[in-house]
Amino acid sequence: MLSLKHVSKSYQNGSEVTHALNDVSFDIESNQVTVILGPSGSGKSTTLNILGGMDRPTSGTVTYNNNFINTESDKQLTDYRKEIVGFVFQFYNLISNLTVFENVAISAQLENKKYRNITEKYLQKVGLLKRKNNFPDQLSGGEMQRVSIARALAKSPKVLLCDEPTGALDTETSKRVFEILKKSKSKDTAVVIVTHNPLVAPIADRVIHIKDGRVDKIIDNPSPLEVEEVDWG
Ligand SMILES: Nc1ncnc2c1ncn2[C@@H]1O[C@H](COP(=O)(O)OP(=O)(O)OP(=O)(O)O)[C@@H](O)[C@H]1O
Repeated sequence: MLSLKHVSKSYQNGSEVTHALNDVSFDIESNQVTVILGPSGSGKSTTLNILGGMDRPTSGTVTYNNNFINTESDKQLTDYRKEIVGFVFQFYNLISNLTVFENVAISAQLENKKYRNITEKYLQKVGLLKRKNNFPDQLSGGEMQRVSIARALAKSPKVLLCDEPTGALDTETSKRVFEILKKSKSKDTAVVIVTHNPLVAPIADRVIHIKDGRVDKIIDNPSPLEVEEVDWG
C-alpha cells in the first residue's frame, strides 16, 4: 500500500550535513498496525514526515498504491495529506478556542456534508460524545488525545500516522489510547505508530526497528497481543 524504497534524507544547515535516513526500505500494509521503533534521533520523525507527505526524501521513492508521492507537485502532495493521511501528534494539536465537537467537525467537514453525524460517530467511538461541548483545556491529556484520534478518523484516512501518541500520558491512559488505535485498523486503513517505547511492539502486526537512520530489522508478528495482554511494566 505505502512503500519506501531506498529512501535517504539529509538536512543541510550551512556547511553541516546531517544524514537522518540512509537507504531505508519497508512497506506499510492496510489492516495492520505497524510500529516504527527506535531511540531518540534515530530518524523516526523524519520517516513519519516522509510517509505523511510533509517532507520529501533526498533520494529514493515513496509510493502509495503504486503512485509515486515523492515526485508529485505540491498540490498533489497537499491532496494526499488531505485525503489519504490522518495525523495524531504527541501533544494533540487541538484548537483551544474550539469545542471538542468543533475540533472534530472541522476534519469531518473536509469530506462530507453529513459532518454532524460523522463527528458524533467518532466521538462516540472514542467514548467522548458526552464531552462534545467542552473545550480542550477542560479535558485530561488522555481525553485530548482521544479527541485528536476522533479528529483524525473523521476524515476516514487510509493511513493513520501517530507520532509518540502516548508520549505525554500515563500507563493506564496510554492503554486506552492504544486500544482505540488498534481498533482503527481496517481493510482500508493502515495504522502507523512511531515510538521509542519497546513495550508497544507486541501489539503490532509489524515492527520496523530504526537505528542510526537505517532499518535495523523488520519483525512480522502473525499473532499480535491485545493491549490488556501486554506487560506494561
Ligand atoms: N530540520 C532538520 N535540520 C537538521 N537536522 C535535522 C532536522 N530534522 C531532524 N534532524 C536530524 O535528523 C536526525 C533524525 O531526527 P528525527 O527527528 O527524525 O529522529 P527521531 O528518531 O524522531 O528522534 P526523537 O525521538 O528524539 O524525536 C537527528 O540527528 C536530527 O537532529
